Amino acid sequence: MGQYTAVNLPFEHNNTGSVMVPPSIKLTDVSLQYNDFTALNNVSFEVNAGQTMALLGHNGAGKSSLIKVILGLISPTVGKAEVMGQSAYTNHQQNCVDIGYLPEDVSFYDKLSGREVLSYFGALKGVNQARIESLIEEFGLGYAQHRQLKTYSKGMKQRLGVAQAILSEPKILLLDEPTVGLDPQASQFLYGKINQLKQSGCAVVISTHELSLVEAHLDIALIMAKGQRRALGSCSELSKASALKITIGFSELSERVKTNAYLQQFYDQGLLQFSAMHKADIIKHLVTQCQIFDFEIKQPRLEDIYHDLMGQSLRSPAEQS
Ligand SMILES: Nc1ncnc2c1ncn2[C@@H]1O[C@H](COP(=O)(O)OP(=O)(O)OP(=O)(O)O)[C@@H](O)[C@H]1O
Repeated sequence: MGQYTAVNLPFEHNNTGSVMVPPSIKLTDVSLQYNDFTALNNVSFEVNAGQTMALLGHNGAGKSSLIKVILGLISPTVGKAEVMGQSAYTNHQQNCVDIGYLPEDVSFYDKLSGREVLSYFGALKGVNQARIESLIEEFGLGYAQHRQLKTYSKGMKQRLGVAQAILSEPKILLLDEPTVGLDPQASQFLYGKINQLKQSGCAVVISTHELSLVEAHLDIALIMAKGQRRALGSCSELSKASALKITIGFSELSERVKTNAYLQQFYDQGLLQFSAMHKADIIKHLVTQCQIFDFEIKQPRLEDIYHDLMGQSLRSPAEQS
């Protein structure tokens, strides 16, 4: 990887004269063959600046392959992969757009110290020493910075890998299973860092199986199954697409709920249960007609939505084919 070069990226002007910024990541009808095996089948999506997309799917669904296509490490067999409006493959060759990347199973040369690893990547990306030092401290690696990596625990190596990925404050950040091996505090810290990068316009893709961790931080989720796009959207859009119900519970159930002509149809065992399309009307009835203000709304969790949209709970990839 060489130093990143300044180039004119293909930003267009619309007819009002304002600049149209292309999506940070855009895949159009991408298919990928490994010999005769189809790893990706007609996948399209966009991630804009300042957005986080969670990449979800079963083992072997094609998530890591998708990340490699965005990085330009592999060219799609069919379709187009673009970063900031230009071919991902060309970007990989010319290093025009700085992309931070944490691979699955990150590993570095284990005779180097943590500090040497960050200094090496820092030199490639033109990052100053102060940034390296502050990341070493923030990621809790100060005490071990001069030790060889062979003495690091799995979680310490993972922290170093994440620090390496965000070192240059990239405009695109691709994280493959970033929270594997991280303790809960380190995971929260990582998501805090990702949110800071988002504020500065970074587009983030996180491939993960830890749905409860990513749920609060994603803007959109792409659910993959057997190399295909199964669903794409925000949590509330995915919830609407699923058959799952929203529920409303009460600290003290009032007769006014049970006897309300409209609410009765949704009432079951002390709860109101309904699909997303009824939510606004139900809340309106509770507040304006029943004068009830003390209730708790429970949206389906991402994990439940995922299982519902996948149409099964836990089956192995072999069983799914
Ligand atoms: N270089 C390769 N040659 C042949 N097949 C490959 C290659 N890389 C990946 N595959 C296959 O492509 C499919 C998708 O693999 P990929 O690593 O993208 O899945 P994934 O969704 O990241 O899985 P996991 O959650 O287990 O990491 C798998 O069936 C895998 O065996």
